[in-house]
Amino acid sequence: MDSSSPSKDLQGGTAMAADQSPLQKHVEFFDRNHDGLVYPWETFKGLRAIGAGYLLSIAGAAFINLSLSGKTRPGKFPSLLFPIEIKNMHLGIHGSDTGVYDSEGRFVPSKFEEIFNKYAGTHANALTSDELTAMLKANREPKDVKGWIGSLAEWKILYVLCKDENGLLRKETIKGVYDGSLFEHLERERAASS
Ligand code: HEM
Ligand SMILES: [Ca+2]
Repeated sequence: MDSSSPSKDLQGGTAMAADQSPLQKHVEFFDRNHDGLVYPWETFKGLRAIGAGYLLSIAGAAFINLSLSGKTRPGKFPSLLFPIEIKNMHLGIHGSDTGVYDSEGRFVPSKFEEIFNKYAGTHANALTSDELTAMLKANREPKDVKGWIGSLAEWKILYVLCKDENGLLRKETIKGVYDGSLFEHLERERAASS
């Protein structure tokens, strides 16, 4: 078999699309076996690898896969294994977010800068916990409870795992969320320190 051709698996995922969107890179880390699908146990392993505790990793995996599996498998019969299809990752985008990922999962630099122009009052290149909370409140769209919960979970977990020694979420850390480099960086750091 030609090893350069993308492998298909039975669930219909396709590994290693040539041109991945930044959003796809954000989740690629969690696809531990690179088959284009993120199963709950992969989300769990990925969360553990970047320093989340056991319970947070279980809860996170359950929450992420339950909420994104159906959305990223349009028209398919629900799977009890709750895979997330990376090729359809943009379908998982919710409301009440920053808008830094556009509807196709591309990175929007002006929206990224807007986070800091609007909310980084104490330090130009970082958010305090209070500033982050203010941003989340301001981003809330009316009645979009699912979006509120999604954004809250994403940002609070990010804060807990990645704040610096002064309780600041740095701009470069947040950049790494959007381009997907942060998670690999965290995993390497942890591996090196243990
Ligand atoms: C510790 C793990 C993770 C953290 C801290 C995290 C954090 C974030 C953050 C901060 C955003 C930006 C939201 C915004 O711009 O307002 C985001 C977006 C997103 N993440 Fe994650 N994420 C994690 C894991 C995952 C996993 C495992 C998946 C799916 C397999 C995923 C799917 C998404 C999607 C679909 C978006 C776009 C949401 C939107 O803009 O509406 N994330 N994530
Ligand atoms: Ca996988």
